[in-house]
Amino acid sequence: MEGDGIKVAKLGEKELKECEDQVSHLALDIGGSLIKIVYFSSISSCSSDDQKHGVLKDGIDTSSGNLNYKFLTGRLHFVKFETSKIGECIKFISSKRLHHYGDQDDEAPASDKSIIKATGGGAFKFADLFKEKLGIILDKVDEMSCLVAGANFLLKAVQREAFTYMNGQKEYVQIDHEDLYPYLLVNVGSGVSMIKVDGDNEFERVSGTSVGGGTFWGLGKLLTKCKSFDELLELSHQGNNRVIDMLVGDIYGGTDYSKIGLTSTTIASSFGKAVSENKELEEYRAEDVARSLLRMISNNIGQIAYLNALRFGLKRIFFGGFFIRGHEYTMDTISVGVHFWSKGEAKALFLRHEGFLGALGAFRNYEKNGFTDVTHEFMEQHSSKAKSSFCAGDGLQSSTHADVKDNGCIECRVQVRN
Ligand SMILES: Nc1ncnc2c1ncn2[C@@H]1O[C@H](COP(=O)(O)OP(=O)(O)OP(=O)(O)O)[C@@H](O)[C@H]1O
Ligand SMILES: CC(C)(CO)[C@@H](O)C(=O)NCCC(=O)O
Repeated sequence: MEGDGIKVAKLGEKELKECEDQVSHLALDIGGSLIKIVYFSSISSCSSDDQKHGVLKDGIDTSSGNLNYKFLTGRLHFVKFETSKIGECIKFISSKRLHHYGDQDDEAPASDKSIIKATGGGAFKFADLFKEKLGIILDKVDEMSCLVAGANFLLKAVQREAFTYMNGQKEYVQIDHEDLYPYLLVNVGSGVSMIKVDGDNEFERVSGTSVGGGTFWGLGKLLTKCKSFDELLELSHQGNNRVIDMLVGDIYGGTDYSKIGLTSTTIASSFGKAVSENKELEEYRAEDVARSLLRMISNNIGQIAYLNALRFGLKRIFFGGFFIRGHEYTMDTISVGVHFWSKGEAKALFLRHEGFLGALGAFRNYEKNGFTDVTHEFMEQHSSKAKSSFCAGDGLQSSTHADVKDNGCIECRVQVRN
């Protein structure tokens, strides 16, 4: 899963693997379906050329020039677990000793060492469990503000983060930092939140729908024999929605209803054919059911998103959340919907780290504690020098659509206070 970009400190993959250790700044987003983890690990005891040239010393870049700060070179890791398997998540944190990062910072007050930033409903629901199993206190950060902080961070800091996807064409979009706001952020998790973003910490949740990722996976599980979300997604790839969806042409005898702008192939009624055909569920191919379901939900989200963009005169709609999964057909359906309804006026954009907005936002919240400026400087590293690269995960399972957004990491350099 090597990505595009240049390594920040010119370390080889092997060196990075050997050197990687000290974990700092763990943040969690515990959602209705998935737990997302983001953590930073710096590199120590390296023998790279950079160190020989005095740039890296115990993973600390001494070239900063500012004595109040030091640079740490390392990796920002992204890991996810199913919320129903929270035990696995706790085991992972425990085995990697992610929750002990404060122990390495001798100057951190004892009270800071066991406090972890966490967002999502699970930060409330599972607070006692984390305290009991790991001895950590979850410092709850508002979910919507984390989504916004995460999206703003990615859009400003990471090169080639946002892209459009239509008719099989993926195109990266260069984001002008001066011209980012306002935009609509549509986070498609278990449910869907739509947020009008006007600035760094300026936003309003303007809408939402309960028909989201949980609906696709929940109904899909009931209607097909799929055992995993990725299996359902893969199945949908091979299906044909016209077998179950009632098209305009089915109603109009094969012709368009051009007077109101509907072609004969437009879906008139999702799953509508199942009414008149009198077939049992088993008589439909699971692939076709999965395809209709994905199309129905993606279309609906695209349409509600567009209506909200219209409501506030927003031209750009960024879609995040783990439902999207970088899945071509999902993105294509949403994009075509937004393009169709807005008559080309509004654009659907997608994010490479779509599923980690909330966790990144919680991670950024450490800045507010005053003991680190990690993310701020990380941002500048990427925006000014265009340096980022991606690496494989932590040996955890990844799916057929795996990318950096699953279990992976970004190599980066961050600045922290001395
Ligand atoms: N491996 C997976 N297991 C379960 N769902 C997955 C998986 N991969 C992708 N998904 C999709 O991602 C959705 C969850 O997305 P996300 O993690 O962004 O939301 P969440 O934070 O769990 O939910 P919410 O924000 O509503 O509490 C699921 O409903 C499903 O559609
Ligand atoms: C409840 C949350 C915010 C939890 O993440 C999310 O699942 C959601 O936005 N659901 C949609 C709820 C609604 O607006 O109808």
